[in-house]
Amino acid sequence: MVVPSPTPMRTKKTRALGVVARLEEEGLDFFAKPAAEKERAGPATPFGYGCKNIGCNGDVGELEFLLLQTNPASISERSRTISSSDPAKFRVNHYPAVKEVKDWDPSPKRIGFGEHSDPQILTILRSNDVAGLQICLRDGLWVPVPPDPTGFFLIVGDALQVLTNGRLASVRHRAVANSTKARMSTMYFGAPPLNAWISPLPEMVSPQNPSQYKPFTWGEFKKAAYSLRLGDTRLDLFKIHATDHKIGS
Ligand SMILES: O=C(O)CCC(=O)C(=O)O
Ligand SMILES: [Fe+2]
Repeated sequence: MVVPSPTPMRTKKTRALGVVARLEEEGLDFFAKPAAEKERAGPATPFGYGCKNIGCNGDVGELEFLLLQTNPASISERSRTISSSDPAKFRVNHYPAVKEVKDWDPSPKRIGFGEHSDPQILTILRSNDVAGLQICLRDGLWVPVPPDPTGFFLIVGDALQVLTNGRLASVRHRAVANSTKARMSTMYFGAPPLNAWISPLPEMVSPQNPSQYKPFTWGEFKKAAYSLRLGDTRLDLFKIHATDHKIGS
């Protein structure tokens, strides 16, 4: 019997899911270790293991995480000093399960990762089959994003909002940690090198649609983001207001 060979697309998807399954297994193994052992891979400043503290301005959440650079040498050295000049980041978040069923609460009180937009260009997110991710619509309504362990979610970041001069808006999102099953999500954050300039692409600017943002380097934007709280709208610092256009013209 001749067995038809799988289409390249299918093979790629199967391979990708195999990699994802391994990642999930490794992640769960890591997070199941005793705290003291995990802390040897921390603190997450700039890369490594972190627990509850998100960033350096007092943001906390019901999660632990591994923040890594997408660079195998750096990942293998994560427990030692790691340079932060590489642009792209990779994060595995682990939201421990609530202990008892009576703890379960469908309201977003138990915040795993507080409301924010991602500063980078694009985030590729994947989670296990446990719900938790929510996005904020324009009218302020929070809607859950049903988990799909076989898919990847794309999140527009602040830098892409600037590059498209506001045509694509960075989405405010958060993760609630209400489930009796642990949730694990993996994010790849795509960003340019620190010295890259970010400003609206020429194609996105016209006399009718003037530039909404002052040019800045990714390094400057990161510095601004680190000086603010997670939920602050950091793009406001770089916004050009309608009156600025009138003064300039
Ligand atoms: O864990 C999640 O689903 C979202 C986490 C998140 O938004 C982030 O790490 O930037
Ligand atoms: Fe995020």
